Amino acid sequence: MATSSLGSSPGDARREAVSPRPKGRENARNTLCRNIGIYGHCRFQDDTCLYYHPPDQLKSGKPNSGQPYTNSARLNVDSPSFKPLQPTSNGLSAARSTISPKSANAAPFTPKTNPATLQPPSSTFSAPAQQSWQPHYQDFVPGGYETGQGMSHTDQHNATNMINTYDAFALGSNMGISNPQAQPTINPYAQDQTALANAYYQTAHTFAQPAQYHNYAPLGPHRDNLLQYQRTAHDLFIPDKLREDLQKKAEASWQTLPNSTLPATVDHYHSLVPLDTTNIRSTTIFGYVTWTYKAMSSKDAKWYTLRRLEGYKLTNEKAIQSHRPWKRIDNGNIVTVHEAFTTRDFGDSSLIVVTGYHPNSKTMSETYITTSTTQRFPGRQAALQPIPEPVLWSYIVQFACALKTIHMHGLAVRALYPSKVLITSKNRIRINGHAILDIVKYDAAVPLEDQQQEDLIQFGYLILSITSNTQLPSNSPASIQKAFDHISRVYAPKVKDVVDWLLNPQLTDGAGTSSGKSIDGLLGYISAEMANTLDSQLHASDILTSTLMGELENGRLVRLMAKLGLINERPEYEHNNRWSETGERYQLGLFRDYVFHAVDEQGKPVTDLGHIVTCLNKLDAGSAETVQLVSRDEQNVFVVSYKDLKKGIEASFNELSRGRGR
Ligand SMILES: Nc1ncnc2c1ncn2[C@@H]1O[C@H](COP(=O)(O)OP(=O)(O)OP(=O)(O)O)[C@@H](O)[C@H]1O
Repeated sequence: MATSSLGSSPGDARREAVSPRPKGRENARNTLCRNIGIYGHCRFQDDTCLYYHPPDQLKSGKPNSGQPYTNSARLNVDSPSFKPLQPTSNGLSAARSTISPKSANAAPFTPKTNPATLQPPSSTFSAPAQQSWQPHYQDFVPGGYETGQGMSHTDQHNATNMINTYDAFALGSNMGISNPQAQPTINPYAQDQTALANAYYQTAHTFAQPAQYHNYAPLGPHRDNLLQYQRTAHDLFIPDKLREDLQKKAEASWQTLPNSTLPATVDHYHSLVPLDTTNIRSTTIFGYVTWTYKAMSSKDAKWYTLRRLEGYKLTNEKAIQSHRPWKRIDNGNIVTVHEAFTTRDFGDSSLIVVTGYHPNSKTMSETYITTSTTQRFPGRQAALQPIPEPVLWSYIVQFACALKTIHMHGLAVRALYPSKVLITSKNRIRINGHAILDIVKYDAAVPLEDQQQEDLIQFGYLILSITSNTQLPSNSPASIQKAFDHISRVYAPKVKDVVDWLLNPQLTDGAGTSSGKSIDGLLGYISAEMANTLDSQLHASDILTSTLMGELENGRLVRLMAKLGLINERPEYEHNNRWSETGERYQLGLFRDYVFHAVDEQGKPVTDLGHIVTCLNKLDAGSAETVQLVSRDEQNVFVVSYKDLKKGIEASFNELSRGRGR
């Protein structure tokens, strides 16, 4: 930048004191520096570089005679202005063509992961659009160690055992791997992060702050202050609660467990992460200690849930086949069963049942019976909210529909307990304990009809359990009576009638023949509630559809802005008749100014999102409406329709895509 034309000012005096200005022709831009042999932004006088270059940069190896450059870290009026480098004949910029020999010899980048195995990205990724965004869960990486990705299982195991300081993170005992030295652990992936924070926050400097959801908090003015036709920016985007929910699901899906002591692969599943958040291991339901893991399949790179029954030995080949009829079941209230196999990957003989993965879901038991408070402080019952009656009816209807599908296919759930029902999103349940007892109890041939009758009884107890916040059936008849009293007190009589009907033993005639109580009878009885549930589902679906519409618009507008950004101001095409500033591109540049750089009467920037969205919508629609575009020097005025601007964008973008701009 030529400085001679600047008038003297106190600032000039300061600059002189730092770096005395030489006399003669000065040149600070893209001149070949003979000292270092490249075009640089050095400071020149009569083509002599005045900068101080360290000896290792110099072509000759001798220090240059120029004055030491004492003020290089600061930007001042002498700083060379930025100018993109000119393309060279081979299409590479000058900067690229002068890669130092050191860089040229650098080893090529090779991802650490095994390309044959599809790996999930680490959970420490950061969202591109918002720099302050952080995942809710952050992998803990002990100092000096990288994440476990790419390490063999043995390496990961050794690494974990070597670091005594971090024993608390060796999750072996919590994950079904017998590790006698491991301390009782708190699962870092527990939904309740308070316990984890209390335990580790002081020492673990890498502990992740929760995601910055407050960045999206709705700001005023609220709707009450606005006229009916006015909108706030938040009206244009996805509701905060929904976005947060979806983000949490995405974070839960991408969560990984570095330094894991779990097997690196189980059959074709890898990246196992335990889903059990408690240390309580019960064998009541399946007769075996069970573990639940999230894992990715290397066949299709999708997440699945592996339920492992520890110590299961297959005695009858046909038993494992009994999961197959479940693969045909396709119902929105039943978790899909994918496959079942036995494995020795865990160091014992285990049965693995692979089902669909529903990130960030909770069991009914976790939601309505065992809260995080009761897990952390056994014996202390947390204040649990009663289930509102419409929600309870919605649950009953969903269970009934799921049972209808299952019974219709000649199957039975056999494990309909609150801990085996997932709540996967708002008021949405999915039965999760099916198929396992068919394998485990294959030899104990119980007639299907009895199994289905048992389903209805378990269904009745399940309603009693979730409404009274107690695990039922229990050995104490008093608690069942208490639960009935509670239901009669809080809900409409019809709820109690339904539970009565479900819990009543199967009716038999005098000859001992069954009278055929079936799920169809229940469906008929609750048809009015089914209609209500259907209606509220349709409303929920309408809301989601309109949210999707909003996002759809956003997607369109982003694509449009991307095209505009690609076309406007392409300095590398300047030699080509200043491509981006001629023809229709000139108008597009002015349109960009009109949309984004508008100023009001006082010359203040207009930051009206509505103006931007309206203009871009009209552009996207190719409206016949005209817009007046004024050049920056106010010498040219164009009256042009959005339709013509749209044509201009398409033509210019196509030209760019074909590489014609050059
Ligand atoms: N298919 C699934 N998708 C996502 N999460 C699941 C899935 N199945 C289970 N989970 C999660 O795994 C955790 C453990 O599930 P599990 O069925 O073992 O319940 P549990 O309460 O541990 O029961 P139990 O005491 O009988 O072992 C729960 O938090 C549950 O939300």
